[in-house]
Amino acid sequence: MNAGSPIQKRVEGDEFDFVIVGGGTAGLVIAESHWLTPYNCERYGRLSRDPNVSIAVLEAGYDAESDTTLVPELYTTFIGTSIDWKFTTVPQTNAAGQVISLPRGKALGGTSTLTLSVWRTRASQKEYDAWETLGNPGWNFASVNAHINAVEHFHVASVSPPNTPADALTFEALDSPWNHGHTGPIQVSYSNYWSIPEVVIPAYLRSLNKLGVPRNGHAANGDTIGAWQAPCTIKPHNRSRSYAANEFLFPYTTSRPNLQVFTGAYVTKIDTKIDLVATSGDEDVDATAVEYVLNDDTESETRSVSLKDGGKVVVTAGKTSRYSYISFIEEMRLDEFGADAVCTSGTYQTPKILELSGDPSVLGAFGISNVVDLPGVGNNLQDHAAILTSFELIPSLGTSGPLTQEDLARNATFAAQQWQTYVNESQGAYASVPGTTLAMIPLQSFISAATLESMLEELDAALGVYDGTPQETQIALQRGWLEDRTVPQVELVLLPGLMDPSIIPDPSKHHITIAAVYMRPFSRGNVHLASTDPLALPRIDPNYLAIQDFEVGVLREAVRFIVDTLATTAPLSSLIGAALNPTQGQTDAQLDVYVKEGVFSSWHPCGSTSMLPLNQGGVVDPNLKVYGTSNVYIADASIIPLEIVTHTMATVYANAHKVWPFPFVYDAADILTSS
Ligand SMILES: Cc1cc2nc3c(=O)[nH]c(=O)nc-3n(C[C@H](O)[C@H](O)[C@H](O)COP(=O)(O)OP(=O)(O)OC[C@H]3O[C@@H](n4cnc5c(N)ncnc54)[C@H](O)[C@@H]3O)c2cc1C
Repeated sequence: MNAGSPIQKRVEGDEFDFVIVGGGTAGLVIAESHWLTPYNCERYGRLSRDPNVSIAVLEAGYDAESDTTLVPELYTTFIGTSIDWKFTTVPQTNAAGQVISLPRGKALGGTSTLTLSVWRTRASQKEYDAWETLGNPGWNFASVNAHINAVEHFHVASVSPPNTPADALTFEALDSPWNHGHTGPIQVSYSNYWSIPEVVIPAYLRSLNKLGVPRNGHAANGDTIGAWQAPCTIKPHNRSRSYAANEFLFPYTTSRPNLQVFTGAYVTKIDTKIDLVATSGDEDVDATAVEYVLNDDTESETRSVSLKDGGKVVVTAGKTSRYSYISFIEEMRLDEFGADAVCTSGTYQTPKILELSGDPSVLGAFGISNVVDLPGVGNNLQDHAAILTSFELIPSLGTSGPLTQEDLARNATFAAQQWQTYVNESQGAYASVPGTTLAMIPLQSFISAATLESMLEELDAALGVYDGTPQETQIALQRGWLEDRTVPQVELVLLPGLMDPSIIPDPSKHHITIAAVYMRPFSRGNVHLASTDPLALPRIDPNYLAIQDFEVGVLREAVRFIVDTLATTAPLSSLIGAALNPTQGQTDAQLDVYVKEGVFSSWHPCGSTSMLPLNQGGVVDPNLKVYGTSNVYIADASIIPLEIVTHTMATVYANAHKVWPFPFVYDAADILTSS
């Protein structure tokens, strides 16, 4: 059942200057293009702010705020709900055949509606500068960071109620305000309900510190090594989620008639002017219309949103569906592919995720012609891969003391009290985000020199598979960073309670989970069309741990470090009752199995339509224009060419903010001198 209804609906034949496909994290920034910031100037966005420019946003999902079945507490991620596309991987050969869940947001605001709300903000300087090195002038730390600043309104914990100076001091909620933006629409503040027994966080940070992981009070300035408390996308005044829809769209829905938002609008194709058969490849392809299936409770029909002369199509539909909008031009017709069935269902269907690939071996299987030959489409997919370690805390930190986040699920009285506190005061466990204590570390922080040396030898042999491939340049670049202790490779995340379903917890005890996340994989996956049915899910193969010995080894050594070293180092050791899974002292072989059977996505996929030169498998140029087209752009997380060691939301907002408006195509020299 479609719980929302279209915000606006136009009659067939309406024309727009810009059609934004996907009203998600990036799409709504582009539609609104907040520009009242010190970092902005005429070159930057004013899309719907200009009444002479007409914009259509086509979003397959709906307005999640209109759905009363979705409980709005912050600590929920909405994974698995009606606003989750619920993708899965194909069985992962190198991860014990696991089929791994890949949630994504299907609503206005896209995945920003679904996230854990952690504003992990920037990656390290060298990581963004690498985008420029790889062939994207103007894309570097200075420019991306300026745009993160532009969308951000950071609230300093020590002076921003309901946080207190104690929060800042005790829990390290003290990132330097000088490195943040203070006038943007996305509200960024700290949790203030510390979801773990309170002594644990400072002890954890002190033990990490003893082991050579420094505290980092300037994690947003390009140096991300160390441990700190991440702020969150929380509005401090009412402790609610600050996300793309409620910051970039809802304030403007009535005041800007030129901004038309269609929900339940499931895009199936982009039409082109040219005859595909006649295309020689010498001439850019012009998009003329976007076709979509409108899904709502009352009707099923196909509408078309035309482009005025010179209009642009902006594809921001997530990591997989975007491809279709190019590959299947002229070929992917609803009448041919049974779309009527979907249109009559009255529900939000399984996402139509269509792949656009210039790779004839993919398209040929479906008898689909190629409009633009872009072999990079769907390839170069990268994602963060995580593994959990689980601990029981000592009895004196058990449920005879203060209750914690963990007790919400097992103590109905406590949960009811916290709910009242949230409803009446916007405070308590439901008004904060758990698990914001993070550390970013290089391999040298947890792998001995001798072990690392032999792992790197194995890696170098394995990386031969990239010789002569489009990825060769980026692989060499990221290989170099393994020797550089200023570039992190692994994230540690401290979480309340247990997330490992294989453990039956002692109800009188409290627990913690420490996740290790392998942040910059050498594996490259792919996402491709799985069927000629435009409503079928794509085939997603992140190819986790494909560079087996090294990648399994990194997670194995990270788990060993957490369980055998960190948890046994004072003062944290004095609070740990037992390592539950894995237990201490496991062999390499045991930990390798543990990693392969337990690895999962930490939800930051990128790269599948990379911003790279064509000969490196690029799909978009530095203006985010799709190669070989005159007016089709991609602006979401898929354009990130090399996985970043951070959570991706802030960078996605920034990239979308940076590139707009397209007619003011940036001048690289101008950007370089102004940033
Ligand atoms: C569970 C989860 C938790 C996360 N937590 C964090 C976090 O705490 N911090 C952080 O920094 N990052 C987090 N991330 C990552 C971050 O949210 C994403 O990187 C970012 O939101 C991606 O933005 P996007 O614009 O690329 O895609 P999206 O925001 O997903 O937008 C794509 C939009 O296109 C729509 N769409 C798709 N197909 C079609 C179609 N055919 N027609 C019309 N519309 C279509 C979708 O419904 C969606 O609204 C998390 C991700 C997940 C999955």
